[in-house]
Amino acid sequence: MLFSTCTHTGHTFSVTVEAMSTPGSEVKVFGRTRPTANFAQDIIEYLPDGQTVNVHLRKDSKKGIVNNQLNSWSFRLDRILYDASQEEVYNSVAQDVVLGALDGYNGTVMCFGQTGAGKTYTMTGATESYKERGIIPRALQEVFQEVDRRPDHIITVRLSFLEIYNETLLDLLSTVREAPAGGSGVMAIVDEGGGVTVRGLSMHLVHNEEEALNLLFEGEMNRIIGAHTLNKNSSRSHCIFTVHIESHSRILSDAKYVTSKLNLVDLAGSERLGKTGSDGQILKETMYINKSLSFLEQAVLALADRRRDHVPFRQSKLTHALKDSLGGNCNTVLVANIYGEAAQIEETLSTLRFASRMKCIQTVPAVNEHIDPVVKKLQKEIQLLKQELSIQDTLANRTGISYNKLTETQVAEIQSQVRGYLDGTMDEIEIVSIRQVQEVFAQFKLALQQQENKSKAEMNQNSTLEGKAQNTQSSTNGLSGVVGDVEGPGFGVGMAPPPEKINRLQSPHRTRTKKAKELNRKEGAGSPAQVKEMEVLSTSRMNPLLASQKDMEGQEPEMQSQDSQGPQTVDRDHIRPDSPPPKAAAFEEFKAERGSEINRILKENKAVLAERRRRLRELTDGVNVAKREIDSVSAELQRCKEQSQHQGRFVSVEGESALEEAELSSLLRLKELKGQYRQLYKELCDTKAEVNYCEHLVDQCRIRLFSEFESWYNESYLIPEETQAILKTRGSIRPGLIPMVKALALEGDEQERFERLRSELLASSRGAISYHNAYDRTLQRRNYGRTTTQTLQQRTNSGDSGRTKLPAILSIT
Ligand SMILES: Nc1ncnc2c1ncn2[C@@H]1O[C@H](COP(=O)(O)OP(=O)(O)OP(=O)(O)O)[C@@H](O)[C@H]1O
Repeated sequence: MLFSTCTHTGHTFSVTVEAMSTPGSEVKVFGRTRPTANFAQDIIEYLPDGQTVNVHLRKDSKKGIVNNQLNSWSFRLDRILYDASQEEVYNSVAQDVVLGALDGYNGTVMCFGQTGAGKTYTMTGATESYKERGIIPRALQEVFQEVDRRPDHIITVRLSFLEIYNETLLDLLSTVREAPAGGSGVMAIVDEGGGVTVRGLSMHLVHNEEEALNLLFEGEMNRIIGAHTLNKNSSRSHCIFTVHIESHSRILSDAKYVTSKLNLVDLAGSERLGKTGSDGQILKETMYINKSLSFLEQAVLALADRRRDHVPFRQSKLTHALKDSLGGNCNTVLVANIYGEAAQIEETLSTLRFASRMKCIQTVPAVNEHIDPVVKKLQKEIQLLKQELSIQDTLANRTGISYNKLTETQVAEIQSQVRGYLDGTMDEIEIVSIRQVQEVFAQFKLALQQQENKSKAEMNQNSTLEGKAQNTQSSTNGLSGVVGDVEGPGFGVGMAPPPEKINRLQSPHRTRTKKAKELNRKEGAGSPAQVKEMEVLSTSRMNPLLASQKDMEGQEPEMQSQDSQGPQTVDRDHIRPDSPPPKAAAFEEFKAERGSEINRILKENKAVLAERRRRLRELTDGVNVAKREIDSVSAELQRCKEQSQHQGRFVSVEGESALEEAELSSLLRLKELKGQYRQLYKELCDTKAEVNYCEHLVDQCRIRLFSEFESWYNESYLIPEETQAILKTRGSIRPGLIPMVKALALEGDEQERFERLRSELLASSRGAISYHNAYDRTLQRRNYGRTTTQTLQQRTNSGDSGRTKLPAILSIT
């Protein structure tokens, strides 16, 4: 842990800081300089430690200097950001505060400094440039990225944007059309629940970064600015952009949740009256600004002095609004913006003094944890009901029943009961509670799944062995097997190849591969379907929708029956009908022409499947017959045993009991039958695996047939020929598979084409697209003038002549 000091030693004012977020930490302070060609190098000195700034002034160099006794000052901040990029500034200044807010810590980032020193640039950034975006847009991006990274939490984000102008509270989001929460009536700052809230300020729920940026830009454009000698777009007000976060756990069902407020504050610029020659409205504004900033200094002095118990927060709207953001349980960071020219040295000194005082403020960051009253009430009710149940159990003489979550031992006990029930060692499982019943079902399900997995593994093993045998056989004698000849080398025309072969050929874009052709040659003319079928699989584009229509056998005849006129052949090369033909008719045409090959393979595979199913039925019957015979021989054997027990057994000379002849022959028959049974059963399992595999192949063929048909139908009748011509000349598609999205994209007008182009340019950053979309949308809204009336009305009411700031529009080149 670091120590902190806050000392005035003659010409030196130094502060050492402690890390943020630890109990009793200090406010962090950063200095940032606005780039200028006239930087006062002989007056302002940045030391290599990156933290110390020295200011040297010759005693007589300027009359009426702030303090004639001093000519040298040293300020130690947390870090001096000299020539730093916006990204660097965000990472050093705000990132930790933003992440802390997502964990339930309040956070404040505040920019302070003279007019034109770069406060708005630091806080909001140059709105027209994504790279130069400031702390607020970056914080919003970070918040939503974190929301995505924390799927186990329900995180709600709300925004508000307050402006304090000439001691008047204004809602910068009052122009937003969507009904806001809380935004009505006269605005007032109220102390509530240990913090402050602004009554009447609208709060806006946002779901993503783009929505949040929309509101930021909307509010920014509503800000009051005035032309100033030091800054032609000078903010004449204090602005507080607040991100309100609420986070509930999806996993823990407890009543606790956390909330936080992230205040991003852009203060109005301080200025020495008379120096800049401000007059009229600007002069009045300057007086208000300076007054409120001096109240802020007083509050900061009081906060930094641990002997003082009273802090004058209520002296101004600004200090009152920032009451719980300056100290307390908040992670607070200050950016002191410095305009490093010689002419501005007095303001620079006063900014650095303010920064040093801020560093002396102690904060005690703490998580804002709350208890959800509804969940708490429900928990209480559950407790009561549990007590009620236990009384009922006692009355009914039921003991040892627990209604709590099952322990590991209880689950293990239920598991062994289910196993016992399944293998017959246990007749019944007694029901004691709903939880127990649920666990029993869960264990049954588990047992079933395990059994299924085991059977599948066995089947796969069998079919792999079968496939290997088939490979060896066909490569030695060059013959394909006969359908249904299970003793033979393979399964004939169109039958499934073993799994490893499919894997080898399953490349999504390959059509007719060299290997497939070789295989075709090897297997001879008797099995062309096998190669074709592999091609189908290798080029098939699995469509989950089509795949879900698993059994198409019912649909194919349906399509046919719709087609009362029978197949229509359209010469699409020359004539294209005005309206597309019915799909059923087109489907018949497709099967006869373009899709004839796939259709043929489908038919062949269906035939093989039917044959395998027939064999499966035969084997099932055979197994059942064998089983019945085993049962009857076993019964006969039992009878023999009982009879010999009744009559007494023959005993051999060695004294061993001997079998009757009938009993012996039954025993031998039983052994033979069991052997037959085992063999048939094994064949049954193998055939079942084959049937499954054939079904899979038939499905694949069907999917392919239908997806090819859809593409063909779109090309032949739906997508304009000019569109197809353009797509084909681009060479990015192959005939038969024009993606609809691409075809439709061609119909866009110039604007759409521009949008696409820009999206592509910005594609490297999703955030950049959101940023520019939000910015453009806000500009469009304003160009239509839909939102200005209310703002103007507000300005008129408050006697303000300020104008609305419209940043430069992003140029399109
Ligand atoms: N670090 C910087 N890099 C580039 N430009 C900057 C930087 N800081 C400030 N500027 C530019 O200086 C000008 C004044 O900055 P800005 O409006 O942010 O000042 P400000 O402190 O908010 O002033 P005011 O108090 O009058 O609103 C702007 O044109 C801004 O783009």
